[in-house]
Amino acid sequence: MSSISVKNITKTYEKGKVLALDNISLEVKSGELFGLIGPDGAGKTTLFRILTTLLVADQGQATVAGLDVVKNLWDIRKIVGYMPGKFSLYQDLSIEENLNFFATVFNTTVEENFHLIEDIYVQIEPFKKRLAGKLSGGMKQKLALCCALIHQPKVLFLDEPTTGVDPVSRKEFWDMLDRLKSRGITILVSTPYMDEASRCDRIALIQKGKILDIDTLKNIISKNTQLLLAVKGEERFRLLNDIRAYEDTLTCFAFGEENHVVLKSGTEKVDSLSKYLADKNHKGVEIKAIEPNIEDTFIKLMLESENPQ
Ligand SMILES: Nc1ncnc2c1ncn2[C@@H]1O[C@H](COP(=O)(O)OP(=O)(O)OP(=O)(O)O)[C@@H](O)[C@H]1O
Repeated sequence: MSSISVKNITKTYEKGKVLALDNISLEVKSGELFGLIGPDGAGKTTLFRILTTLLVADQGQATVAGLDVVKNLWDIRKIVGYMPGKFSLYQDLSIEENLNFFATVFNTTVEENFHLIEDIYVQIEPFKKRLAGKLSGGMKQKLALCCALIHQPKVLFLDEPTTGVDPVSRKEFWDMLDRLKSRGITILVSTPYMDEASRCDRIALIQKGKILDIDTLKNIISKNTQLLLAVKGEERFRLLNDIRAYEDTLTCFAFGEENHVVLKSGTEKVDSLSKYLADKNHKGVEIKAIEPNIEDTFIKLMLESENPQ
């Protein structure tokens, strides 16, 4: 059964001048941990606001737990938890006070639903008298999650919960989401970090208000049959620019120490690329065929969406 259903949603800002969501559709199944993955400005926050009834779409329909986001907004507000990317906490209230406030708003108490947040809350409890404004990024994120959970929501919306959080806290956060999922809560989470896709049951890749693909991470990558090369050399930036200028280059992007390169001719003309780089006096060049990752696949889908055949 679908817990979230989005059908042909379009949303513009500034009297239609800014197209934030362009006819998007997706379904999230009940109990699923679903990731909305895309860069800044892709439209993630706009979709969250529509689904949490804070914004109305120009066109299309959406339901959450079977309730229409426009007609049933008050019912939806009772059963969803929303952790916005920014400003969800009262900076001048303590941890304890923030939590009590959110519980009161939903007509419940911290004690009543403590079992849901216990394993998260114990990590911040030693600092419960500290003002939210004085907490580290990881602690703010844990408190915001507790506040979003305190009324026992059926569906949880988490907008970029790990942005600006250190790698250890990011991992801990995803472990917490796994535990919430095992309690049957449906979770829609957005992130600009492609590596977090592996923590989701399914993902939607989103860019400039358009969904590029929806599937499991494995399936999305396996559909990418592009022949990909990793090219390394001593002068990283000159190498990148020279490969981009090469006539047979379709795409070339830097990934750490390497450049990931797709040639128009596939991998047949690797020797020609090698000769071209030698002629340009590049030293220590290594070229090898590699399997694409999610970032390579995102770039491919993005370019295809921008230049439809
Ligand atoms: N209130 C607004 N007025 C005008 N344009 C807006 C408004 N809110 C968002 N936009 C624009 O709509 C597009 C989608 O923005 P949105 O915030 O939904 O994306 P996002 O993926 O959440 O990115 P970010 O992480 O930067 O918030 C962007 O081009 C953004 O500049």
